[in-house]
Amino acid sequence: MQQREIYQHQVSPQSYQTLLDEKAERLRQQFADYQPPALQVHPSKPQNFRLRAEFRLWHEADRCFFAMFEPGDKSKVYEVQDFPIASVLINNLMQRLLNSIQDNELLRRKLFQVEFLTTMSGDALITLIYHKRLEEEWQQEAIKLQAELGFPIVGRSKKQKLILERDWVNETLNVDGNQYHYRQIEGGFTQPNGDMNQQMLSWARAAADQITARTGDSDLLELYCGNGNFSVAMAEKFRRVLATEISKTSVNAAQINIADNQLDNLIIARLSSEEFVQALRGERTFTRLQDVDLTTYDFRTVLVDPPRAGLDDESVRQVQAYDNIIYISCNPDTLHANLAVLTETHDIEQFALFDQFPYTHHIETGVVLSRKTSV
Ligand SMILES: C[S@@+](CC[C@H](N)C(=O)[O-])C[C@H]1O[C@@H](n2cnc3c(N)ncnc32)[C@H](O)[C@@H]1O
Repeated sequence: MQQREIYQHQVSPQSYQTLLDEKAERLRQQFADYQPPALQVHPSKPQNFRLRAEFRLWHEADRCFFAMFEPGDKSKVYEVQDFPIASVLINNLMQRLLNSIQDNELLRRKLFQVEFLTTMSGDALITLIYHKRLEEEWQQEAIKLQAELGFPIVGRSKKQKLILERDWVNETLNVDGNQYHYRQIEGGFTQPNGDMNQQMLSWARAAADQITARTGDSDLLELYCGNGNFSVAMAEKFRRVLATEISKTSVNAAQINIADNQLDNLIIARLSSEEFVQALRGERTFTRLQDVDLTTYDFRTVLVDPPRAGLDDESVRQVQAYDNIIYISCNPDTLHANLAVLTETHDIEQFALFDQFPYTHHIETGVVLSRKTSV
């Protein structure tokens, strides 16, 4: 039988620091044309930082194992025995899951992908994805596996999603001595690096303090709010918060998060940013905003956390209408392009790197802008 090469992920504080220094330098150079203030670098933990992981399951003779491919070469398969960048809980569940399904024909046959979602507060969800229809016998075995592992399982196959207990996890984040509670639903966006997420939320809250010291009591507008990750942690800093998001799954989670955190000054509506911009300009009305009187809001600050594509032309012009902008970006190229417009009217006050994705080229950036006094 062919021996598979074992996947080795080199994680060490030294190699981590070298890569982070390179990233920070790359970011400084890319944005030098805007002459931003000194870059604040927020390092990640060098290992066990990822709360999500997904693996192919490879079947060979009478055994199966977690597998990864050589980037760009699907014919080269590595066996993954442990995954040091993932949370301790994911590593623990990987081993226990394999041991349990190895000799269980019903659970193992045609299982081709496994996804783990864990939280800082110790919850987990395991999704098993199959190339077969999931029948009653599978369900009986999966219920036993769920009891054995102590965490919920979701079974997926073409046009099938079987939730045995729940399809979400509970997260509690500790930020500035406060605890914020979040439901995170399978398939919805969540920040992958929990520790870095807490640092980002703390940074955004500190930015809000500086802004409100200038503006006094006013309201926050938020675009691309996901499950309310920022909205919940920012709510106490503003008189009222109005946030929007396109994904139904995330908005459903957000409504639960508003209730669980007992917030009465936060509203989250399901609208694309393009639609919301039309509503703000009075160009269109939406039944999803029928209980919201936009004219009563005093928005002086906007927070945006768009996908990799950044802000579209209309949204960037809308964002420019507010005195203070907190921009979280997962793509420096689109952030750089959007800043060409935003810096016509605003100055960059803060410039930060959050290392959400250690050992990769990906960079998460935070920028705070305020309106130029002369504009
Ligand atoms: C980088 S995530 C940020 C989510 C959230 N701020 C957080 O911290 O978890 C970007 C979010 O934008 C949403 N999104 C993508 N395109 C959108 C659009 N055109 N309008 C509104 N939301 C959109 C995605 O569903 C996703 O939840």
